[in-house]
Amino acid sequence: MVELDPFEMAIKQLERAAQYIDISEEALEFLKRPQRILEVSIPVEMDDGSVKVFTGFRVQHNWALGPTKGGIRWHPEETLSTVKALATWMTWKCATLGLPYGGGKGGVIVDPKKLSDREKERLARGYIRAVYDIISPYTDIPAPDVYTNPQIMAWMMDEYEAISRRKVPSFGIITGKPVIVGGSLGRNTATAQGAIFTIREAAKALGMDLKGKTIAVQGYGNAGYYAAKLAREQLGMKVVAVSDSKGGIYNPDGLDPDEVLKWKKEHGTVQDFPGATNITNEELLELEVDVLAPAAIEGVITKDNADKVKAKIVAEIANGPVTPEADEILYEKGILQIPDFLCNAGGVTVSYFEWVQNLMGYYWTEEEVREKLDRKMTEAFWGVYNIHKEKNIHMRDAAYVRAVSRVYEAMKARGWVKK
Ligand SMILES: NC(=O)C1=CN([C@@H]2O[C@H](COP(=O)(O)OP(=O)(O)OC[C@H]3O[C@@H](n4cnc5c(N)ncnc54)[C@H](O)[C@@H]3O)[C@@H](O)[C@H]2O)C=CC1
Ligand SMILES: O=C(O)CCC(=O)C(=O)O
Repeated sequence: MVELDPFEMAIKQLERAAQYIDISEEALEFLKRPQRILEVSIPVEMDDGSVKVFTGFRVQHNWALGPTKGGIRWHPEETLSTVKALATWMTWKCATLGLPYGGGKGGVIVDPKKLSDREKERLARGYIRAVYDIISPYTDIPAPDVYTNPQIMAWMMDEYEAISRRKVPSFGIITGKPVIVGGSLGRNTATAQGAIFTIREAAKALGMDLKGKTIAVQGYGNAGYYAAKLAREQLGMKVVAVSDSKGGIYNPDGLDPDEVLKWKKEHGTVQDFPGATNITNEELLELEVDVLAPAAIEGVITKDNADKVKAKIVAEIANGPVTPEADEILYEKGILQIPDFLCNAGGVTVSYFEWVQNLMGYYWTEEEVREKLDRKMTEAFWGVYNIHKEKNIHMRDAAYVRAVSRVYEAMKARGWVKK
């Protein structure tokens, strides 16, 4: 449970980090507010002939560095506050990685598990019709996030094209598309792959050999499953626990992520996986492991359980998994946190590569994408880590110093703020 409203949490993080940045009061005030917020009502014809009206949002937090960029979530508990927080974090994420983008995010209040494929398609198309006026390949470029996927991106792109009567480069209107309609190779695994690069670098910083070391991953969707798989395949780690919204599983001898995925597909959950013990999501966070990777939702490590975290590295693959109070507890315990907008930035980085390839009309191999991602993530990790060491501050504050300074410079260059 989140102790704070997510947007209040984002503002609190910004205010805490601001003490380490030479920034004017007026610029800070500007950064505390999204530049644009849109709330829409989306009527969708259901398969039984009735019409349901869904509420959707698109928030553009700050576009000083370029067009806004960020995913679209479909979640039954989506709120405007969550979307505002996620859009704000996208601004810092793009700035941390040096991408030519500002931050945006979208959301729809819906339980997609209760929709048929036809209903999902109508909702995806309805969302694009509703937000059409504020998105384009040059102003705001959406992508997938929780409970949305490449198929949904393809429907959205198709609707955008149908309205705009344009093809290339309108493929660049949305990223995370299936490869056959302009998606980038490597986007599917990008968030996890980026996180794996940062875990590899964090271990170097700590002088730790990851081979045979243990990892627990919370969440078994796009980010969590690939993180478990790549931790095992690329880092030689032992995946001892994973979970989904129904609960988790633990096996001290290690789990095979692909077998677990097969099981989840057949049974709807990772729970009851043969040879493993069922555990709760709360228990997973408190396991004796070397690396803990929350890869599900925000606000799972709080002041109530932070003291029980035993990992040496907390790799924040989810957005906002650790509250500000918990940050301080983990820092005092000497745990190295890889902050969310650094750790999970692989997704938007390959989305950027996808957009670049779309605008060029020329496509890279998976190996090229991976190498470019490695370079970006490694450079960003050490950029943040060095600030953390030089200023002797929390990794999250260090990431904020790097990101906010860049956005502030761009705002000054544009004349948005005078000092
Ligand atoms: N997919 C992407 O490119 C990116 C995703 N992220 C973040 O990573 C996190 C996961 O996103 P995806 O894997 O894309 O979503 P997804 O929709 O593919 O998977 C979400 C997973 O979380 C699990 N889950 C949901 N509620 C849970 C709960 N209360 N406790 C434990 N598990 C729960 C679900 O069962 C599912 O396994 C989110 O915070 C998202 O914002 C961040 C950057 C990029
Ligand atoms: O791929 C993108 O453009 C954005 C992904 C996203 O929403 C995120 O990084 O949280």
